[in-house]
Amino acid sequence: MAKSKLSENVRQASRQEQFLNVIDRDEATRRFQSSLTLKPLGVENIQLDDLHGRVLAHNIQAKIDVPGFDRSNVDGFAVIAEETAGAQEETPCFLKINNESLLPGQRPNATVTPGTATPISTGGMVPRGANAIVMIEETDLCEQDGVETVTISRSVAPGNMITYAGTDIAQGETVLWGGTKLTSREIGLLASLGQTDAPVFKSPRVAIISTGDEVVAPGETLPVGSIYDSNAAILSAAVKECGGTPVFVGRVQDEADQLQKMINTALEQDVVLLSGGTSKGAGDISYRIVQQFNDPGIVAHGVALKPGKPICMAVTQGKPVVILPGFPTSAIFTFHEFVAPVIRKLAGQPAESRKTVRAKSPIKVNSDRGRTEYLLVRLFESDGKRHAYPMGKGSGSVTTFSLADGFLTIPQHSEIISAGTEVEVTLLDEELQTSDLVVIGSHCVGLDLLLGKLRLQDLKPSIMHVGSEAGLSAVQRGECHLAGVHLLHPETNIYNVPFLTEELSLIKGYRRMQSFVCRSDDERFSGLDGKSAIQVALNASDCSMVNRNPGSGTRILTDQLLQQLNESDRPPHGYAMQVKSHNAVAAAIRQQRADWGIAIDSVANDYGLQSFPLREEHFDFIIRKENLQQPQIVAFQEMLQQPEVQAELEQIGFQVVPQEAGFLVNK
Ligand SMILES: Nc1nc2c(c(=O)[nH]1)N[C@H]1C(S)=C(S)[C@@H](COP(=O)(O)OP(=O)(O)OC[C@H]3O[C@@H](n4cnc5c(N)ncnc54)[C@H](O)[C@@H]3O)O[C@H]1N2
Ligand code: MOO
Repeated sequence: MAKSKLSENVRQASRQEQFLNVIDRDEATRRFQSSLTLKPLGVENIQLDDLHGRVLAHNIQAKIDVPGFDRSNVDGFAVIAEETAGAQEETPCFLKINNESLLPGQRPNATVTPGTATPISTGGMVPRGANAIVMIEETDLCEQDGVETVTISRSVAPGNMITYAGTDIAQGETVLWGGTKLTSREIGLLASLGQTDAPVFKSPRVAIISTGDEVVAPGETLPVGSIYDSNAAILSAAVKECGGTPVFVGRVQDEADQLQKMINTALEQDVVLLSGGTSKGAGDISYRIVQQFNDPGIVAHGVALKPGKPICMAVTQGKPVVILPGFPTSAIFTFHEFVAPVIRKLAGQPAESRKTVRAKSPIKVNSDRGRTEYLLVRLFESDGKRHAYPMGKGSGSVTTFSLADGFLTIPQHSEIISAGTEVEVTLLDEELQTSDLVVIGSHCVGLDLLLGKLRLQDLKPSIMHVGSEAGLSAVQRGECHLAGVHLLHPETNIYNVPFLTEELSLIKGYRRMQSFVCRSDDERFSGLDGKSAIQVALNASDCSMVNRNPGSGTRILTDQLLQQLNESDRPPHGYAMQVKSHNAVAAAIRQQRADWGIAIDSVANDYGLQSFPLREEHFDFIIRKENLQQPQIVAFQEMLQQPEVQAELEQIGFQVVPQEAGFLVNK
């Protein structure tokens, strides 16, 4: 970037205007909706094949009777019911067989007269004269005086086994009501009436634009510092879910002319959605372009809401133009809050009804004062109690929204939800999916492998990564079935077992090699073992570490090793850089933000880094004793004991000791 442009950007960024006009959520909705005409955009006839999910614009009246004729429900004989009176096995009645057999679709010729019967198939048209059908099972054939005759061994009442014309649907009857969202069932009904199409509300066409220099299309190479465009995909699918038709206009760099052109193209559609560039930072140009509209243009920019504060809502040419915040969770959350209700109304779709459930907050939650916070949570049920765990990754994360079950609302003026408080959780899906094996604790790809296999056995495990210590607390409080942990007990130097109590047992898992990790071309460490490498790193100038978060098993090991090896009374350079996973340690080293760290060797391998073994740690599963007999726990233990599963674990870099995997240990 040219020097003058760079300094202009820096100046602009540091002059960043703040959101002075932040308004509350309801006021923002009111301003936005009152600037729009919120009714369906029109009606179109759509063919049956494309009707699924569309909303019927008018009532549908049947133009024909269904069935259109009196129809036999069984294979048998069409008869005059009265003629069968008194018929029994010992004293059957005899009827001459008419000279036709009525298959479905065949128009009868012969009238059934007294003393006669006509063979008829299921779905066949009942002939004139007949008023009942005798099932074939209750008949036999014989010949009487050279005439084919049926013997009937049961008497039947008039109407027996006949569906009369118009009993299913009568001509003129309203069979479907306007406003109905069409599913397979209604589409079947329309077909039964002979309709090839139906009048439905037009689907609003929603233009989608992703902005940002760093945003790359899925499938393309990802330069360092860039991210894949997830907003376009999630918004496009969400638009369909509320009855709109997504029209992806494009991805545009932070370049005003290009964006201006794209917005002009987008305005050919009914709704325009942009994501990114809504803050008032240096590269945030979306709002600057939208700011030019004045019919009325921007109606709200800044809402006292988390996630979603910088959302910008505008109206031009009577069309909604919304800049959603770039952060993935903010983008989709604000879409559901503000945009989805508008698209639904334009599509004639019923408003979304959201269910709520009650749960306990297992931990203390802090919230910003001054913004209504929607805290996305995962719900876990264990022993009939339900707990709402905050997703904990913020609105920049994709998984915060995509893997959450619901959200709880923390009002604008509340700051804290204490641990144990009962909260109301609004569900994101219509129904809450409950799981039968709740695992909370440290993340491990080995554990992912095991849970994936249990899923294939029709179990429904769910997992939350909170670290080993928090996992241990969760299992102690009875919030989960299993806690995956790798906790080194500093005094005994033993993994996991010393943390057991009277109520807790441990299912032995597998082992992982905690290693000193550095870049493969870092010659300062060539040929060393793990501990010597740490010593070299501590004494080298310009050598920075990446540390792990307190509460993680790796942090305990790191501190123990530093206590042994660090002769200086200062923490090593980079000690304060504390990341939350093995992967983040590896990424920091690979991208040269740090030179060394401690992580498991399988992750180091995946990142093309070199690793020197330090200590084999035990990754085990803590469980409350009262849950030991539950079938899903037994299945988990059995799985760990299977030689094929153990081989797979070894293949992805773990060490399995067959005599211990899956076995129980008590304190
Ligand atoms: N100094 C301040 N900085 C920020 C504030 C603030 O009040 N003061 N607000 C923060 C909040 S809250 C949000 S939300 C974000 C919104 O920022 P923008 O809407 O301007 O979005 P960008 O800066 O363009 O991007 C933010 C983030 O999202 C990623 N992104 C963008 N587009 C996509 C996409 N299509 N798919 C996936 N991810 C995307 C982008 O790379 C950035 O990481 O601002 C905070 N900052
Ligand atoms: O709106 Mo931002 O979403 O608070 O993260």
